[in-house]
Amino acid sequence: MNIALIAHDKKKQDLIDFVMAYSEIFSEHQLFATGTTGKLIAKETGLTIERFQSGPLGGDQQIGARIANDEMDMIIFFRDPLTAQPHEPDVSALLRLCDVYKIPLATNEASAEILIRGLESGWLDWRSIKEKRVRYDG
Ligand SMILES: O=C(CO)COP(=O)(O)O
Repeated sequence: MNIALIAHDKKKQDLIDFVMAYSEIFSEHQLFATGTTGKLIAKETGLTIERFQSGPLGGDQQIGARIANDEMDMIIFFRDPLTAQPHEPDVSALLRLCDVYKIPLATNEASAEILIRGLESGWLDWRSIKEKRVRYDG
């Protein structure tokens, strides 16, 4: 599965801790991240992560493009709901695309934990075994 990891600045340590806690599961998947998030997680966990641009420089949009190309299976995005982001439109667009393409999305540890445990238990296998994914056709 292709999993994108994203965290706003005040949530980065939380995401590092989360990925560290479940590193055995994450290590079995292809990991992607926005620039700074990916750099920090890779450094702290030793996991291989393909990095996009930093969020404010277009990283969220690059991940959104992967979703639109049916190339992302799960998004873990620890958002900071208490700090205004200069690239808020990009953030909203990414969340919107998760709904458009029915991509599992977790925006905090509680929901991320359920997704990761579900992933481990095979609840999301349908995404990889389905021959032809359901695409949004308007
Ligand atoms: O801003 C972000 C997501 O909106 C995250 O970007 P960085 O991982 O580069 O800090």
